[in-house]
Amino acid sequence: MAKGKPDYDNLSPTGHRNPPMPWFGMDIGGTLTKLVYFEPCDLETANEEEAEALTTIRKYLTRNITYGQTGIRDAFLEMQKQTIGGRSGSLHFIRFPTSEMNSFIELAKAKNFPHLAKSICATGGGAYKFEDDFKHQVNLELHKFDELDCLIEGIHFIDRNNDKCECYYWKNPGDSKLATKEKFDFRNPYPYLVVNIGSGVSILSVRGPAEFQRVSGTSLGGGTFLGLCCLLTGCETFEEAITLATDGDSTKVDKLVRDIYGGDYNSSKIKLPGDIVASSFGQMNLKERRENATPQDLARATLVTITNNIGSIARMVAVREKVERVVFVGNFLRVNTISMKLLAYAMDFWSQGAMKALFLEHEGYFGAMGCLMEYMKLGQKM
Ligand SMILES: Nc1ncnc2c1ncn2[C@@H]1O[C@H](COP(=O)(O)OP(=O)(O)O)[C@@H](O)[C@H]1O
Ligand SMILES: CC(C)(COP(=O)(O)O)[C@@H](O)C(=O)NCCC(=O)O
Repeated sequence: MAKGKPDYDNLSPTGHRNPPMPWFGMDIGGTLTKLVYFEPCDLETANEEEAEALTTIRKYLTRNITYGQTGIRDAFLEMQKQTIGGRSGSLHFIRFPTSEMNSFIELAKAKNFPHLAKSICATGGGAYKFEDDFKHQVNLELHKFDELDCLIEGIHFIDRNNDKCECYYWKNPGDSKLATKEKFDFRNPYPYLVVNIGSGVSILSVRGPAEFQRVSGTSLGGGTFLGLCCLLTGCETFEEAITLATDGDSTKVDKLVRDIYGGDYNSSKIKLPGDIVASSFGQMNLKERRENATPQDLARATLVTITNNIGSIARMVAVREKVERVVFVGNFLRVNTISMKLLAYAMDFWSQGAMKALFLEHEGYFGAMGCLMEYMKLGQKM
């Protein structure tokens, strides 16, 4: 710190002790690494060393991340005018594939990152997997936090602080012409279920601000969709897989109730509409049907299969936990309105309107946000 200058890093205007800048939270997931960075706007009040470090980070974010050397800054998700640790600034949301973690570590080394920060906070499986690499290659200490604690803390923070309304639901999700995204007031959320659809799926029952349990999960998640889609269609990216699915027709691949019954299954006891999937991929046993199925149809059927399975597990868990609101998060829902509408429709249909599927704008960033919040708390202990 420059001589004679006050230590703005460590004392917030509210008298709390803050941890050293830069303020990052990083969630190193099975597929994507998510980074939330708080950029203070009161640089003029910072001491020289801090101001220089923050300017370097600003350049790093705009040059290396926005232009895609390591990843992508989701600029449209940026949250401006935030106050964290008594300082005002903006939150930036950045992601890159976890498979590129070694390039990220190389870049951090090349940019002399340890000169800016001695330690960073990380959550997700990669916080454990890459801990030694950070320590030995970049001389950075990782403070590790549990990914589910961070997820819940991040959801609550962003929901309370996003003035553009974080939480929404789909009205008329079963009708492509009438379906609309509507705001949902999530100020009194408890109890609710969180279904985090990342590489795999974790389901949490949340009863209070820090009171939750992981009550279920499934390995058939976003990673399964992407993996199967790459195998079946030859696509290479999630975006490509979603584009294919958008143009596809899953009924050419799945066997519906009407393919088996010739119409609805309507007996004295059972009522199943004919357009419900009876058997996912059930038509693919026939050579002729396989030959007629396009990559688009296969991508759509994969998306529908994975989504319906998650929806069905979520609904059973919600019944068992006696909750009516189910919040779906995770990057599987990125640019994926097909799955959101399917989940919304299925939750409503199978619960006879008793359950509501909810969604959050910052879908995959809550773990990283919660991790940043945990980092702020570290300041009290330093
Ligand atoms: N650009 C992308 N690259 C890879 N997967 C993506 C991308 N965007 C969305 N996804 C989907 O998001 C999933 C990962 O979600 P995420 O919540 O980040 O989980 P994790 O923490 O396991 O990485 C992938 O399995 C894939 O289905
Ligand atoms: C192991 C995980 C918590 C890792 O989280 P992720 O990186 O997938 O977000 C998650 O993949 C998971 O809960 N998988 C499902 C395991 C199961 O209950 O079958």
